[in-house]
Amino acid sequence: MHKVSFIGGGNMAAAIIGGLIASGTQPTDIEVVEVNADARAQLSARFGVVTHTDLSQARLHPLLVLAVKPQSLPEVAAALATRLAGHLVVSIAAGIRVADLARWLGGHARIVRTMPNTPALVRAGISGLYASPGVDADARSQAEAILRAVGGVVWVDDETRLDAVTAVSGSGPAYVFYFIESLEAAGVAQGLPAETARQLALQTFFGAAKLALESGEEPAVLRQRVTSKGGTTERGLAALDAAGVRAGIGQAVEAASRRSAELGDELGRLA
Ligand SMILES: NC(=O)C1=CN([C@@H]2O[C@H](COP(=O)(O)OP(=O)(O)OC[C@H]3O[C@@H](n4cnc5c(N)ncnc54)[C@H](O)[C@@H]3O)[C@@H](O)[C@H]2O)C=CC1
Ligand SMILES: O=C(O)[C@@H]1CCC=N1
Repeated sequence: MHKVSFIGGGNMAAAIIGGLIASGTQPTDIEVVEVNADARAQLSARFGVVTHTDLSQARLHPLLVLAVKPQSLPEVAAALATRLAGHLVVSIAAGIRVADLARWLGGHARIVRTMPNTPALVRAGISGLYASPGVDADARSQAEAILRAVGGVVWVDDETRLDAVTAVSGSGPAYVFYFIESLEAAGVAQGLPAETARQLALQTFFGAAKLALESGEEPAVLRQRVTSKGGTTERGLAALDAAGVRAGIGQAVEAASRRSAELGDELGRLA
């Protein structure tokens, strides 16, 4: 793995850095530019990586990961613009389009846009990646190696698909936690101790996802196997349908996808 510089050392950067180190990258081959002193201290203590307060101190390794919030990206990119040569820039910022980032970076073309998710923290993430047609195979495989260190990867060949990836798997862990919280609360409402309800809800999510992954069966088939005619699941699922949960999930993904596109529009208008 090449030496890597991260600009922004928050949640997602820490997750990816953890994965890179676990898969063999030397901590001293990773530098992080992070404005927040607590975040810098945590990164050094946890991973032993090199940290800097601002960009002017950074060496800028050939592989650069932009991991600041989308709203901070125009400013960060402008500060980077004069310092880039053959660098490969990997952006994880939601919504920000390659063409806009390229412009902010002063016409830099070696960019791969990606959308990871927080299970990266436990190396069980999934990331969507997009590169413009002009980005060569070597750059694509370097970007892919970064994200593979924290989970699976899928490539999309149309950048607009990253809005859907963002809505399904980028934001997706939040929907899953919402469902887990709701299942736990419902168990408590039925008289279970909170700890027991949490254990049941969490292991059920983990077990069902593992079963679906390992069996390779259609989720709908696995669902039917749980659902005995005239039994309890049938009643539970009917209540979910009556409450419009499936439609609600569709609306959540649609709203998140729209917001991803909007972020691109809003910030893309900046010079
Ligand atoms: N949290 C998530 O689930 C996911 C987030 N993303 C994207 O990842 C990016 C980072 O998100 P998080 O890690 O959640 O945010 P975060 O807020 O935890 O991390 C951003 C970090 O950047 C630092 N920062 C701000 N301005 C800076 C500057 N000029 N130079 C250096 N550091 C600076 C902040 O102090 C902060 O520690 C965002 O663009 C977000 O859209 C992508 C996938 C999933
Ligand atoms: O909420 C957000 O905007 C970011 C992108 C995907 C997950 N978190």
